[in-house]
Amino acid sequence: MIDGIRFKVCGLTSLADAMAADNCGADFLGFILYPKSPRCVALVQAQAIMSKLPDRRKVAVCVEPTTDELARMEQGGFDCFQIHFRPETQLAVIRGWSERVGADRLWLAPKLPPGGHVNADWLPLAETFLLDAFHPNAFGGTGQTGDWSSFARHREAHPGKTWVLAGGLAPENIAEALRTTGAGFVDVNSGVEAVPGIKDHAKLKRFVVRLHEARTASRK
Ligand SMILES: O=C(O)c1ccccc1NCC(=O)[C@H](O)[C@H](O)COP(=O)(O)O
Repeated sequence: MIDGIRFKVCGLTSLADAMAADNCGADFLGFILYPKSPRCVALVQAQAIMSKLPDRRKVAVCVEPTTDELARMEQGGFDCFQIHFRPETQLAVIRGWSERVGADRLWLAPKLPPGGHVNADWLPLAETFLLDAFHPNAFGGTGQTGDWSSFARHREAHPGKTWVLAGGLAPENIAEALRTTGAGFVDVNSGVEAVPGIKDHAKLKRFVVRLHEARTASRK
């Protein structure tokens, strides 16, 4: 946590990058298990990395998992489960994810189109919602910023939930993102990479410095 702002570093594929994120004070470390992601790690690979990490909270990131896939992840030692899905996904499927891992550990990441809204039926199923940039052909990791005004509206409308701002965040825009959205929890991925799946530790440190500077400036 940096001055009250929690942050997750996502797309970790090595122990060195996970340790760098931990050393920067990341509250959550994200491992992407989605095969189509350039940051995908196998479950056993993520487990090997996690076994060597201090006790930071680890997030399994996936896309519309089957019951068996989620069961394997749930037994894999993760603390939270970030699930990206299309809004048209049947409510019974989403309820099944929540029943499997628990609303307290489920992070729902709906693929909301611009101007889209979180479905009220989803709200009881998770305590955390991650709002990412929309892309017609991708579920995440696009490096594009999302609809910040929509994020702010959701956060203000449902203060009892945890809202994570994701999509295209980087050292260059994190101050503006915090000013614009009032986010208390952010997710960073490609904005601190050298190439997809490989974190640039200098960028990561710069991200944290800019986050701190933004909080200091907001208090003046
Ligand atoms: O990062 C990916 O490759 C990815 C692929 C499919 C689903 C989710 C994915 N990432 C999940 C995340 O939480 C990312 O941090 C988030 O999408 C923001 O990524 P970026 O725009 O690169 O900051």
